[in-house]
Amino acid sequence: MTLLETENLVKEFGGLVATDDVNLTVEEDERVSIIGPNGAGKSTLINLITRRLDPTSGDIRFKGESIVGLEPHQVVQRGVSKSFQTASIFPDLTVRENAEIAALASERGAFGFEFLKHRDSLSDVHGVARDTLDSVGLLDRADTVATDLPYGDKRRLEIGIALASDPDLLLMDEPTAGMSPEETKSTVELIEQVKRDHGLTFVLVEHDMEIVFSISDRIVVLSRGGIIAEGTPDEIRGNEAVQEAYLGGVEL
Ligand SMILES: Nc1ncnc2c1ncn2[C@@H]1O[C@H](COP(=O)(O)OP(=O)(O)OP(=O)(O)O)[C@@H](O)[C@H]1O
Repeated sequence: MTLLETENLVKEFGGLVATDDVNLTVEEDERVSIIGPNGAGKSTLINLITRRLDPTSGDIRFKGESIVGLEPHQVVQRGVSKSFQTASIFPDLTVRENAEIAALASERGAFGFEFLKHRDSLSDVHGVARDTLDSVGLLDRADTVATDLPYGDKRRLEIGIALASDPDLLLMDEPTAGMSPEETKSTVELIEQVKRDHGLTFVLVEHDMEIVFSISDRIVVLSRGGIIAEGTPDEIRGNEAVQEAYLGGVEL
């Protein structure tokens, strides 16, 4: 089943076409990486999907329904979650509190009076938070104040926060940016484990080609806002247009 589909998606910033007529499909259970040189439009595409940006034209469908009229939190409620890039952690709260807020927010959509009306479901929230922390290996850190976590664990907590809404599709924008080799390795393992345990479909934006080629079922290559190639890691590795787009950049 097609989970996500963009149709002739365009985003212009003034005269600059950051997303150029993109038709992207992501099937259920697929692991798709989006790669491309700096400024190719990767983050813009992710931000369009999460509704942080309005498209200039075109459509985005999730589970067959258009989401371009929705607010960002409504997209989360439909089952799309994004991890990384924007700091989603409340630094002064504990790891457990962060997970609980994520579970609550995904259930209620936003903070407000609803929060108080639904106390009955709070035990659920505690359960969801516990399961989430367990699945990202942070249960024994539950009482630690988030700001005191080592960098790699903060990233784990961010994945946990994204998972607390029990998404069908997880979008990850450069999950290993700024990590040490060990932290990168453990994050890649975590992503693999999360994929296995939660049966998640994910879309990954990543510059680290080793990760991209090891983790993806399919790779989509963007250049100047448009898709210039897509295929399995083996197909992409030998693709001439891709080599050209990266000329002087990353070795594939
Ligand atoms: N809010 C904005 N206003 C104006 N131009 C923007 C805005 N956001 C992105 N752009 C431009 O759109 C183009 C695509 O940017 P985008 O950040 O999506 O690329 P990217 O592939 O994610 O790059 P990187 O790999 O460097 O993160 C760039 O030319 C960028 O300068």
